[in-house]
Amino acid sequence: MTSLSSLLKGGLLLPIIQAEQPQQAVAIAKAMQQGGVTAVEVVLRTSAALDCISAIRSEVPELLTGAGTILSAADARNAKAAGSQFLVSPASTPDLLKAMLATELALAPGVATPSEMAMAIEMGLTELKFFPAHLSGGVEMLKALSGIFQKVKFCPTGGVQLNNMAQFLALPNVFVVGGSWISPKDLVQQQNWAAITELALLSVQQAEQSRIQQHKVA
Ligand SMILES: O=C(O)C(=O)C[C@H](O)[C@H](O)COP(=O)(O)O
Repeated sequence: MTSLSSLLKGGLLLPIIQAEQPQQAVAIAKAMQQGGVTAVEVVLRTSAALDCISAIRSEVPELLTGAGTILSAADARNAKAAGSQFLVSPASTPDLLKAMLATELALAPGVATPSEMAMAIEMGLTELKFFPAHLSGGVEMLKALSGIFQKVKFCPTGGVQLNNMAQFLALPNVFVVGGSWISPKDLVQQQNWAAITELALLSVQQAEQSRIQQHKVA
């Protein structure tokens, strides 16, 4: 199984796309890509989500495209059939993890507690989503976990934004950050793709800067 971090090839951002129809998803994806984003997570929270994944794969093929909000075995299978290159879930149960592993796609299952982390590690998973990151203890919790789960790398999502993403990315046990801040609902409704590109540019710059700071400290 390929890991999500190897697919990301150093990309530090995993913005969410939530779209009502495929052409809207493609417009958001293109706007993000123009701002330097290299990977996106299309959340399965609208009836068009699977079609949105297929449309992005065919119209913006250079963008790494995965599915989020995977909550069942059927979600995992359907997301793979639609062309998802990786899967992300907000939660982890043994059955959900087995179903996600059966797709043989790269995975970042969602965990928030040490017990959920231990369960995921038992199933061979060491790249995990920390969700909801801010409400589950944020940067301080990730620091506390680093000594215990030394092989785990996290993708914090939930409450990650432009003003705190650098703090998350400065942690050695964080490989990427995710969230909705690059495509806020109002900008999508206004079809303000230029503003989404601008937010992407700012976010990519900040992300790269935070990694430079981390290397200086290390
Ligand atoms: O459902 C999933 O698989 C997810 O990836 C959850 C999202 O990452 C968060 O819902 C983003 O939260 P906000 O950035 O605070 O809007």
